Amino acid sequence: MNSLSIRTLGIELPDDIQQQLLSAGFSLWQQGNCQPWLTLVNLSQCEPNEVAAQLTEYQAGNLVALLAPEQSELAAAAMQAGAQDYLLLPVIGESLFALVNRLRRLEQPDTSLVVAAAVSRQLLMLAHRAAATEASVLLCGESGTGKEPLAHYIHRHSSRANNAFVAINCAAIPESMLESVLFGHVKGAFTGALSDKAGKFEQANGGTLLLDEIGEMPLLLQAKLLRVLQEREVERLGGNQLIPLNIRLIASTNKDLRKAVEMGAFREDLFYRLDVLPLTIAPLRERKADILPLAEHFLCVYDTPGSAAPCYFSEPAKQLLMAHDWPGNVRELENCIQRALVMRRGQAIQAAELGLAVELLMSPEPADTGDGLKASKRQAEFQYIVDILKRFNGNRNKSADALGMTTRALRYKLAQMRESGIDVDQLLQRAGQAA
Ligand SMILES: Nc1ncnc2c1ncn2[C@@H]1O[C@H](COP(=O)(O)OP(=O)(O)OP(=O)(O)O)[C@@H](O)[C@H]1O
Repeated sequence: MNSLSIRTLGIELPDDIQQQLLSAGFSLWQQGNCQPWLTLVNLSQCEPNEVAAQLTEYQAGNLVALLAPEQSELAAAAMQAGAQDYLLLPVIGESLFALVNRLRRLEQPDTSLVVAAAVSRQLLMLAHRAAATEASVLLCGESGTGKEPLAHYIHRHSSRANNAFVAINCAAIPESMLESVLFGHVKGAFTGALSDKAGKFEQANGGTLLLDEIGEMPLLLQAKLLRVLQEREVERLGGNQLIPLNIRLIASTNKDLRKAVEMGAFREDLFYRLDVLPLTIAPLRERKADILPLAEHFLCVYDTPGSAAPCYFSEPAKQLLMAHDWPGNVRELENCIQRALVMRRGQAIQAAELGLAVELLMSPEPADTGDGLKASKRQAEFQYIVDILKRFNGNRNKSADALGMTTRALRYKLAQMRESGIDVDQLLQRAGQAA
């Protein structure tokens, strides 16, 4: 049987580690063997500007950078240059094995998350690192980029996997109710509190709590949340008993929390408590290599189960999927595929059936925008918004949802459209008359 081989460049592993690797079934790569499974590159002698060049030479298999402790700030550059991960020197058996296990787990299929782009694979690796710790995680990314599935992934790959994963969207719950939803209440704590109720903190005890859209949490509750995180105990509203908590907190946001701190809308002390392990999910337009694998994934998920003749994308449809900007990110792509499955007339999904190919009924943008490609993209985006608004009879909330954006973001887009001379209301009225 072929064992997984490990190559080292610029360093020899201590004998005891080599022995441990051999007894765990790995082999040490030798010249002439086929591609190594893992390459450890010693960068301790490298100048910062040489890191990328050193790593790009060895892109086969998993690539891990070895850095001197004083070079730890080069970790991000190493990962950007293609390293999956990094280790600080000297190599210690324990951290090497933890790394090897992370890499192996990554290779085991967990098909819930589709990752193809290099940035996404690196993010998943960081998520594995985060999962192995108890630290709070802050997930940042535009709406619809997949913060919730990533949070769930971290939970599933953590030691808490057999306990609860509880998610709560701080923006979706009225301010007046958020406190009791989070902290629970005792009977009679307020009008309508007819019985004792555990809050989300208690429900997540032993497991993971995801506070989605944490940036929307009112300042007063932020103070209470900070206290819970410091004291690791919670008291139900109206209660007098402190309940010990053992939770891992993951917070997510599509806002720039640092800016919110500067503007006084978010507590600085809470920000630093949450920002222990920040993970940023790139917008879909910046990780194009994910688009088609995600589209295929959603096709599998939403195609008629057991269908004898599975659907596929025509070449022009693929091109259109790749060309679109996806302002609503993965959520918009998911909606698009669901819609295409309804609209399709044959097995091959055509570009026009994606709902992205648009009849350009807008007046062209003013010539002074210069860049023609940019202008036509913008036009296509505006047309898409109008199409969705038509479908939902102008309902802003439903349309925003289908577009994968907040209602506020949609209003902003509509204002932009008005500014560029597009009378959205008139277009909708015309569509209503035609129907
Ligand atoms: N990498 C992925 N693989 C598979 N599905 C994904 C992936 N990323 C996102 N999705 C799916 O895309 C949809 C949108 O993701 P999600 O709702 O988690 O976005 P979000 O970043 O939490 O958005 P919001 O900030 O609006 O809450 C979900 O149905 C999610 O399952």
